[in-house]
Amino acid sequence: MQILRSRALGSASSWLPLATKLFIPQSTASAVAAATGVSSWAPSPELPNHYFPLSIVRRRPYSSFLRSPPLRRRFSPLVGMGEERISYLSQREAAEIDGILMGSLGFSVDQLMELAGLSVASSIAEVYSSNDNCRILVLCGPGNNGGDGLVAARHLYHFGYQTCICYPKRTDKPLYSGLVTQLESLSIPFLSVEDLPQNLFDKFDIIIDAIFGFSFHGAPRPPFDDLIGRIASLNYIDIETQSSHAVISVDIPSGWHVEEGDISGDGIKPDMLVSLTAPKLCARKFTGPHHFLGGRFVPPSIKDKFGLQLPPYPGASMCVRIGKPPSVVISALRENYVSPEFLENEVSADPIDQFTKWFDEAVAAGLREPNAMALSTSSKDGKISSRIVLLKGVDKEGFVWYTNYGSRKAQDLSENPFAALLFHWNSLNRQVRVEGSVGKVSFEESDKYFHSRPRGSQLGAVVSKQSTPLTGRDVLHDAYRELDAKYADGGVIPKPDYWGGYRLKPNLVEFWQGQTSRLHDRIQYSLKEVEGKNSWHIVRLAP
Ligand SMILES: NC(=O)C1=CN([C@@H]2O[C@H](COP(=O)(O)OP(=O)(O)OC[C@H]3O[C@@H](n4cnc5c(N)ncnc54)[C@H](OP(=O)(O)O)[C@@H]3O)[C@@H](O)[C@H]2O)[C@@H](O)CC1
Ligand SMILES: Cc1cc2nc3c(=O)[nH]c(=O)nc-3n(C[C@H](O)[C@H](O)[C@H](O)COP(=O)(O)O)c2cc1C
Ligand SMILES: Cc1ncc(COP(=O)(O)O)c(C=O)c1O
Ligand SMILES: [K+]
Repeated sequence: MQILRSRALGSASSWLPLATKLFIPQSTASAVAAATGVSSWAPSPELPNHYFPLSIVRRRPYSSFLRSPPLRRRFSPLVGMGEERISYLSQREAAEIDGILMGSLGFSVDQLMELAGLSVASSIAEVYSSNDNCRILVLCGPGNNGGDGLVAARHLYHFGYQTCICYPKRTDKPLYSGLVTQLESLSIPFLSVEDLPQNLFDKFDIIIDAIFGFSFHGAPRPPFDDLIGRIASLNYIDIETQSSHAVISVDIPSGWHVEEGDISGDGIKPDMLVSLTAPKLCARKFTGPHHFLGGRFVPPSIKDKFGLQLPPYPGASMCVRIGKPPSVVISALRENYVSPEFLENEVSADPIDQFTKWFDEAVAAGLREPNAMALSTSSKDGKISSRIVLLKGVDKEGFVWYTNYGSRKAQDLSENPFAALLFHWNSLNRQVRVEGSVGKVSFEESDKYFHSRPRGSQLGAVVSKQSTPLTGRDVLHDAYRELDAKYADGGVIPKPDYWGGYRLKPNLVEFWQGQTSRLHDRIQYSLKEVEGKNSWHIVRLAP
């Protein structure tokens, strides 16, 4: 198999915009809670105009969500903690904006509710996996906040969550009866308050609080007082079972004063708040780990009129994280690998065939740079070093990569021509280890590959005396510009003799497939000489 440019690898071009996420398993939830507690990133009431720093969420390709355990929390890493600030709205401003949107700006309530509900569902999907039958209860109140909950429930159903609804005080306006009909047509169960367990987490993993929004006033009346009390009394993390649950509030944590927040101190403490249009003043008191903004419909005229500073939504996203994502306890970061069994009777007799099969699967899964591999070399006095290089070809002769023949790795290989390669295909729970002897590829092969590279990379390879000290970036850039000018006529850039390929001929290859309880599959091929003939010997190793 000849691997040409990694960008030519089919699915690498099918990236969806942005996205990198740190996956954190169930068992980390308690650690996360401990780490986040009352966090240092809670918004400061002293800030003028109730501003709050914001961050931008990156997204990643869908292919990387191939595998997710139940209620795995997906934390979006901070990409740019800018100095930007975000505005908070008073109850009066929220109602006024509502009025303008649905008055002079020509929106219908149906439209805004659809976008709001979609934002809520999208925010949830950003953090909580739908895999393994995540059960969601949506508690819907009598107003538009409840309507947002009904819309979110429909989207969550389509996203693959198991959704139930409790909607005790219905209105018979066509908008609401339509939403109910849509949900009933999906066979989403509607439960009465009496049907619900006293401990809501007995039957549900996620509770969505869509009871009251910005028009809430006074003290909650029945039956919502009881429902809010049940949410507030929930023990979010069951230390014994290490299972995690979450409460997500839509726009306002129900029962909280819209501006003052949780006045009594014993109200709902949601894990996630999805503010709509713009956060309301009470959101300054939100200390949970996930604050998102949704409602991507605010036009510039409203932003100008109210002096709103809102974070940019990334790409085509319906939501954006506000504030810092939670920190994690490194020792608690842990995955449970769930994979099909990898058995002796299904492996190829030759490790290169097996490697090619796994490599093709890594490409098909859309992994980014599946040809990136760690190369470990050793100097003559046994000092080992590792670095990533790109695999550029593999066949029965071995594994090929290209580099600088004056680099540290090249020095090592001249002293000790043995090396190890390591591939880690994380989202497939796979690792491949390769060991063997290394030699340079022929001049012709290196030359051909060198001239297949983009012109800039050819120039870069010429000007970089890899692994030697530089006094600054400008040295490289000056040399690059000079060379660029020299070959401005588009003439062939000769491959320098200090640049070329290496080929590792394997004598040991091991395929590792992650399994539950750390009982992984390890199939090792080693080259054995039997009666003067080399052949591959296959054994299973203990994990
Ligand atoms: N651009 C926007 O702004 C958008 C806003 N959207 C959404 O709309 C939400 C605001 O909706 P909303 O105005 O319908 O108010 P909300 O709070 O859901 O409910 C009011 C109901 O609750 C009742 N009620 C009040 N207090 C009570 C109490 N103590 N105990 C019991 N009941 C009480 C009240 O009854 P009343 O007191 O009037 O008799 C009424 O029936 C907003 O937060 C956001 O989620 C998005 O859909 C689209 C874009
Ligand atoms: C994803 C990735 C791919 C890389 N590919 C190569 C490569 O194919 N060849 C190479 O010489 N360096 C490559 N590098 C840079 C090496 O990791 C390393 O910095 C460089 O080769 C110098 O290593 P040395 O000083 O140990 O010789 C790559 C780095 C990364 C992160
Ligand atoms: C220093 C260096 N050399 C070579 C390569 C391989 O690049 P190409 O795919 O253009 O051959 C890389 C890739 O990152 C690199 O960083
Ligand atoms: K709410």
